[in-house]
Amino acid sequence: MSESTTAPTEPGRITGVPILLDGVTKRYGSKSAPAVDHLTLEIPAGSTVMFVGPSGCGKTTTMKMINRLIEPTEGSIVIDGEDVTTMNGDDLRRRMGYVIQAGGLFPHMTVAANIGLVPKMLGWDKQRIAERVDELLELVSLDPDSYRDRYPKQLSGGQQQRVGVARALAADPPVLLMDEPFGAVDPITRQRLQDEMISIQNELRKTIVIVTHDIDEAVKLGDWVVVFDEGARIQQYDSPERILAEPANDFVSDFVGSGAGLKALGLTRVNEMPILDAVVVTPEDSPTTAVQKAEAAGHGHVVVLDRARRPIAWPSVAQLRRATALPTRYEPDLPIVGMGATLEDALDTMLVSRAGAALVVGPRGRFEGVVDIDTVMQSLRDNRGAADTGRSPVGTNDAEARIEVAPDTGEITLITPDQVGTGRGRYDDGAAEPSRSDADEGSDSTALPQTSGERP
Ligand SMILES: Nc1ncnc2c1ncn2[C@@H]1O[C@H](COP(=O)(O)OP(=O)(O)OP(=O)(O)O)[C@@H](O)[C@H]1O
Repeated sequence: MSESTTAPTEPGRITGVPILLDGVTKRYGSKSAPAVDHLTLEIPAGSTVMFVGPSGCGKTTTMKMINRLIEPTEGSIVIDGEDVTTMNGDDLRRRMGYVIQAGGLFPHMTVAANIGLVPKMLGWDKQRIAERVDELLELVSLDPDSYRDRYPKQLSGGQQQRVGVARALAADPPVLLMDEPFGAVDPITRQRLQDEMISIQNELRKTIVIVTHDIDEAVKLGDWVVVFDEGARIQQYDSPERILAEPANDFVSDFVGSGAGLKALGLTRVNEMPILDAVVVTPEDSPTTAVQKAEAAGHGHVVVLDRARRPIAWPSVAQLRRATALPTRYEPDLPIVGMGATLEDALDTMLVSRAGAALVVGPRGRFEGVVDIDTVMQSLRDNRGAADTGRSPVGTNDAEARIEVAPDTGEITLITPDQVGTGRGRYDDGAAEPSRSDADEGSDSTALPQTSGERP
């Protein structure tokens, strides 16, 4: 496992390491049914993997075995190629961030002392700890001067949670484990914390495992989502898009619930869609010129822009024919969406305005083009298409499956009983790979991506 470092990271560079649960079982006491049953699960470096499933299915037990707060009964946990099953648990935990509900802060310690806890244990000097505390407070959007000397009870729930994230990141661990991290805050704060987590992860690219009971949170934050049933039996391990568009079985579709198509709309942003051109005019143009321009382009509307290219109005050709001048006042109900808005937001705006389309604006409200319902619907269909060809990391509860690690490359291959020793090597772009269900049925051997957490 990598040593911790405080060197600033290049944005987008993977700083996480791969995790492999290799045939892991947990039995509590003499109970016959295991809480986790022969779980083999690969968590690619730099990816965010969400554990979801009904209460008691074994999500938390699985996660706590990664930092050995719970000891596996059988199997091993391999982190960055190192079997950590026998290493000292305290040493292991100092090298992994851990975030629990409501932040889990020590109430008698200031924010700075809470965040600096692990660096202090690791023997950092005071100056270095102080600098790190301020850097992390900024990362989680808390002003260091206002917050470093406060006590947890002087913070809101959302702020406590932010400090919890900062504390977990203090020694720059390659792995972050989060147990229902946003469960104790109100929905709006929760959404804000989720958005912040996405931008922090875009910058840091840690390997993050998050336990949640909330499928919406899972599809929003996860590069990959594992849907577990009792005994941590994997029902599906896939991209959020495929969990929504192609649930592997009834269990998953029941868990995802109704409105999966609408949830998919929340995954795509306007800037990922084709944006349509529009005819643009300024208030100084005459209505006749505007009509001529619209007709020449075969458009039914024109967009009137101010000097800073911000939309003022969006009249139709019929309205222009009746007008004596172009509008100069900003129309209050213009359907406008930002480039970063989700398709769900865009659709809301279009439906409310009844325009069937919305004006897209970029930085400083500058007009970029138009997005319409047809484009949104096409994007949904494309998502379904993409769902057929993507590839996923592999997980299985097959007790007979075993893992082979190539000594030179560290490449991992899952070998199932009826096809031993024929690993295919790393995934190549465009290579046809078996779907997860093939692997589950024990009919194939499948290479596991080791270094990239990128979605297909
Ligand atoms: N310390 C323990 N002793 C005995 N049984 C336990 C213990 N901890 C968990 N279990 C049992 O193991 C199973 C899995 O529990 P776990 O907490 O991992 O589930 P979970 O999916 O995280 O559930 P939840 O969403 O309710 O937190 C459950 O049946 C639970 O009752």
